[in-house]
Amino acid sequence: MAAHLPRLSVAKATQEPLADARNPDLCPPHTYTTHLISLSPLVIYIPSFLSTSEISHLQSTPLSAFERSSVADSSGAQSSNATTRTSSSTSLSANSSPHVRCITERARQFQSLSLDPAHIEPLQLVKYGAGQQYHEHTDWFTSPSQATWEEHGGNRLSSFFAYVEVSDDIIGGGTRFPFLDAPGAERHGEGLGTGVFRDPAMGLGPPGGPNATERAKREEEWCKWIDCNEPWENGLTFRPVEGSAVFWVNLLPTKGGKARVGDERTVHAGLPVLRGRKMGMNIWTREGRMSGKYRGE
Ligand SMILES: O=C(O)CCC(=O)C(=O)O
Ligand SMILES: [Fe+2]
Repeated sequence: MAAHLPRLSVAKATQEPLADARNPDLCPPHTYTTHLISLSPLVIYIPSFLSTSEISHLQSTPLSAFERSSVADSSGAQSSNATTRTSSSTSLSANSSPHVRCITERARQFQSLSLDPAHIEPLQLVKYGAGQQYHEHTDWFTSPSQATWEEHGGNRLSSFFAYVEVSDDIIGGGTRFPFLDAPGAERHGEGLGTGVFRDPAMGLGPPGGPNATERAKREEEWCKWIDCNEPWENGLTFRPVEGSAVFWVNLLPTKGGKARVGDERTVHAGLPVLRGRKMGMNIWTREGRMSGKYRGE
């Protein structure tokens, strides 16, 4: 006799059914794709990470919810008047709405089906108007007081930065990783690990490979997501594309049971928005479980 299996609610992709805040099984199936950008550090580009209804929901977050963004310095002190980060932000705990619940659940499943949801911080929305930016920084904390195991669940192991709203007239506002190589860039990463499948022989090897024009055409494929007008010496700059997300791993793997350390190659910046506006969203995952206090419970 067939075993009794729990009934699963299967959502229909075409209808984008309403997500249910209490039941992650009721989240609509995801429709994102993934593109590997770098193996070390691991960086993955995810077009359509957010659905259109999630985008509208997040965009309708009231202006009054936003406050000037804060930054933590190396002593762990938080300040919200730093000239290095001039955006405004608000945080959204997973239980604040069905949409947020489902985005959080998607970020969890992307990383590991067995990841405990308590590793994920409340989502953070960040709004930039003209002239606003976030200077080069790492998402992992340099101060141990912001990364305690008991309360914070250690440091930030990974980040998603998703683009929630990008005005049609935007100029600037890309996300730049100065130590990463853009796919197809001339600068060969000395151990930086990017341009994963770039042809290292540059046309040597068996005959019949792509000629320079074909190669250039393929590399142009990236230009919808990566700013190909930026000089490659500046590293890798993602364009702000509504609905897309960039995922990366912030900490180096442990060796011999030692604590993980931050990966300096993950330094990045939210470039100044020169015209228009941008709203982004951070999803940070800690090494361990965060206490309820820090998860907005
Ligand atoms: O605005 C961006 O493009 C990046 C923002 C960012 O890195 C952050 O909020 O930690
Ligand atoms: Fe960041």
